[in-house]
Amino acid sequence: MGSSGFSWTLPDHPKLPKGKPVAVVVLDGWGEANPDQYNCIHVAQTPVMDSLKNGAPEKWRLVKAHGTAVGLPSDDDMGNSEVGHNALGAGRIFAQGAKLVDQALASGKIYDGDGFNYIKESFESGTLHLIGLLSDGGVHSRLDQLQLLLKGVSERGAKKIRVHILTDGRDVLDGSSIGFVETLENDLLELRAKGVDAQIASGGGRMYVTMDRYENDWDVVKRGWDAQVLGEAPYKFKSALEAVKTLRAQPKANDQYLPPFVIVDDSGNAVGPVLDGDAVVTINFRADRMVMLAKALEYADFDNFDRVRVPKIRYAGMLQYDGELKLPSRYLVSPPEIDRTSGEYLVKNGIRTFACSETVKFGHVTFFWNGNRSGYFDATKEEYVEVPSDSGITFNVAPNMKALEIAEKARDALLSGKFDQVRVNLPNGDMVGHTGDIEATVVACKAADEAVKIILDAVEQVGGIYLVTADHGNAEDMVKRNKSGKPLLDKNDRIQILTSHTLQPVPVAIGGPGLHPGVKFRNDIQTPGLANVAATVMNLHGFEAPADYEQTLIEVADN
Ligand SMILES: O=C(O)[C@@H](CO)OP(=O)(O)O
Ligand SMILES: [Mn+2]
Ligand SMILES: [Mn+2]
Repeated sequence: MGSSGFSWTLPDHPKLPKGKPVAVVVLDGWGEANPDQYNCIHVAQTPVMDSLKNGAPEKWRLVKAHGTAVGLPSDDDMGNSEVGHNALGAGRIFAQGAKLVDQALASGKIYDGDGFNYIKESFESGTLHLIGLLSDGGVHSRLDQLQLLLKGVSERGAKKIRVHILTDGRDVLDGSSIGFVETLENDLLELRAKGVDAQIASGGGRMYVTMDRYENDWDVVKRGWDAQVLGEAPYKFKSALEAVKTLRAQPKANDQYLPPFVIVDDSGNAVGPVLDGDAVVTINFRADRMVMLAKALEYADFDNFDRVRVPKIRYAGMLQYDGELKLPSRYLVSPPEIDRTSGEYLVKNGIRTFACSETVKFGHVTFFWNGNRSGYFDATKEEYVEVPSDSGITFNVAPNMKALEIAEKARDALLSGKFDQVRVNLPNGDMVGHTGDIEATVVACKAADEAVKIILDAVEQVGGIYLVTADHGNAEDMVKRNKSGKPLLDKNDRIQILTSHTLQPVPVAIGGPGLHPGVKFRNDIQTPGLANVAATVMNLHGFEAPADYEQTLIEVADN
């Protein structure tokens, strides 16, 4: 124990034993909703998840996975992987990036910090470039924050501003990019009327340009670099509105995958390449899909693609994206300080931990789980295994993804006897749900269910315990609805496909031969959320959770 009285040692649970292997399974994008034809989980054959739900009522329950329960600004905010896994791993609710940026903009503190003072030095003679996701989805960024920032920087001396947009269609309806570009163009027009030289300079769809994650496909980031920094792209337009309208008119166009474009002047020159002396701000608050670009912008040693030209810039992130790597070193808003996560406690209390997913979700059960921190706490007690994801495809063409391979790794880890906790993320419901392809999402849900079976069978074999949950909803509702829940139709009488996450609660199921027979869910916690899971898992390992953790979901009846 240190002089402050703090100790990493967790007290023994008074009733629950140690030494039972615990499998923690996170189904990504697996919420609970009314059963209808747009609920892919309901439509799919999911006998294992069904049996958990219908088996023992005291061992299956729902928890909140959106809004204030996971640190988002309001209960109108859908859940997402970052805040969901942060809450699952940290056991407490931290005000998340979206909220911290709101507060910093509202108070004006965003303009007082080191990050802003640093980029401000470029305002006199250089250009300020803002790069990020253009939508009001609130998962990675928000349009209203960009609007406030544009106003704030121009009032504080930015004379030349270039915005590099990434169209969404994943956290918002496909096709909404046109409206967002119109809104931004109007704002920039107003700034120009005030004498600020402000324009959109480049763009592209988020999944094809810039916003890759966990190093799945550096080509995505390179396409963005070429357009944003070098001013080179296969498509050139006079305005962003013309760009988005033209590219969307192509067959099978999709906001998530629009090709990269640059805006050119009357002589055909790109209006906004990044040059020596410029400042760059990546406006996304969420980390995973900004880390790769941040590395390209910040690192002197970099060999993931040929940057061709590396301008000498002043770069700041909206937030710092990786606390361990201190990346980027400059940022406008301090990130949530997610400390003392359950992963760190458990490892320090001897729990040997195995974590696994495929590339596109690998950081969810490692980086996000551990409070936006990359790397091991103790390499002698942890093993993180990444199954390579397919790259260059949309996941509706391969909806099984790597669920089987992840489950087999988890099974082998359990059977090896080398681990006390085996933690996985099964991505299917979410990644395929985001494509908006209902048939493929049904296949995806079945694949995830089969993977759960493999893991639960292994738990059975080793006499272990399982906790199966999800990080937020997605596959359980694939249609946009009106307030009374009826599907909304577009002007051609077709249903409006919902590619985004939802506001739905998610299940938590516990069981396995190692579970003490008296364990059941408490019914005295009013509205539990994902943050209550960490204390629960600590209990399943035979420990009491720290006092400031959200309460455990379980109690142990004497019998
Ligand atoms: O793909 C992503 O980046 C988000 C949606 O924007 O999904 P998730 O939070 O499930 O990772
Ligand atoms: Mn997710
Ligand atoms: Mn998702």
